[in-house]
Amino acid sequence: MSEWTVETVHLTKTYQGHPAVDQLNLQVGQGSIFGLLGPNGAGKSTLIRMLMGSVLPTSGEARLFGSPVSEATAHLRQRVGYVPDQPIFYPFFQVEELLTLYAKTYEAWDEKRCRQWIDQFGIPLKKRTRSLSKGMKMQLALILALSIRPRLLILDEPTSGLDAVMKQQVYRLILDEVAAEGITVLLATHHLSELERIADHVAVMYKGNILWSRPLDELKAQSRKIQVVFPKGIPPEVEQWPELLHAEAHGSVHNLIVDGDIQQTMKKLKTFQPVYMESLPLTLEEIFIHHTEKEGYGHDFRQLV
Ligand SMILES: Nc1ncnc2c1ncn2[C@@H]1O[C@H](COP(=O)(O)OP(=O)(O)OP(=O)(O)O)[C@@H](O)[C@H]1O
Repeated sequence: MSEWTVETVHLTKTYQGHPAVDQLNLQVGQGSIFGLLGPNGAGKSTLIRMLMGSVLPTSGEARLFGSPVSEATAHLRQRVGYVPDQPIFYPFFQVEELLTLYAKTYEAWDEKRCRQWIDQFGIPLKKRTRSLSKGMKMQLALILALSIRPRLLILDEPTSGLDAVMKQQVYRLILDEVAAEGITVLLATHHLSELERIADHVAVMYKGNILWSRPLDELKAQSRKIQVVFPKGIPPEVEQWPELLHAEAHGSVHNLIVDGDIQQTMKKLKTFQPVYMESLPLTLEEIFIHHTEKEGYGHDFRQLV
């Protein structure tokens, strides 16, 4: 049995000969808030649709809780909450009727908390779902997904169409549920700031594949800016170090953006007897820009920061 809540093995989906998801290997651990970041067209929604079983892979396999999605039982599916990028409900149903339908369909349905959230977000029970605003539809989709008491919550751009206050409420709700219930969250977005607020792991998706996938703490601990003043300018060999993502000079001060074992890098720098040296943290935005620039994808990722 796999230890991963979500796992894909060489997962591929091809449309008219073009791979939307290409030999993708991904692992999401239990209890993680896993952020999947990628520009438009990276393949995030296609990946999620394959996890939900609504799109069949061309090849490879997707697994939930260790079972192939293609063999997932109704029991297992009952515990996967899904908020698509554009929630669609039965348009002529009133919210109240939709809640009744869900309560009858989902065996772990939590009526009490559902009603609390409906009140908290001010969703009008008597309105038909088609006349709800975009933001309310998104909130309703999230409330439904949480009320089934999911073990896994899959969110595709969950805050699109929400104002800043609503976004904050949605994040709070997700974080509270993760803390209280230990659920796993897979969150696809093209907003870096969204991930910085709630994710503990970030994977960067591009052209159907994962460029890198790392715990946020590790990424922040290992990606640093070292400000250094060398006695005679930057030694040429330093510029060739593999851990160096970027270097720029402001007068005699060199800002070295590095990713790796910082202590080890500083030890190596000390051999050049720097006049001054200090290691400083980077924001996730800076880390992200330098990684994608170094790897040659910077242009396609500028929209994300
Ligand atoms: N049903 C489909 N038929 C043909 N091509 C498709 C289909 N669905 C997705 N694609 C293509 O697959 C690629 C990945 O699309 P996908 O929607 O999965 O990306 P995404 O990362 O979710 O993008 P966005 O953030 O814009 O929603 C795109 O080139 C898209 O045009």
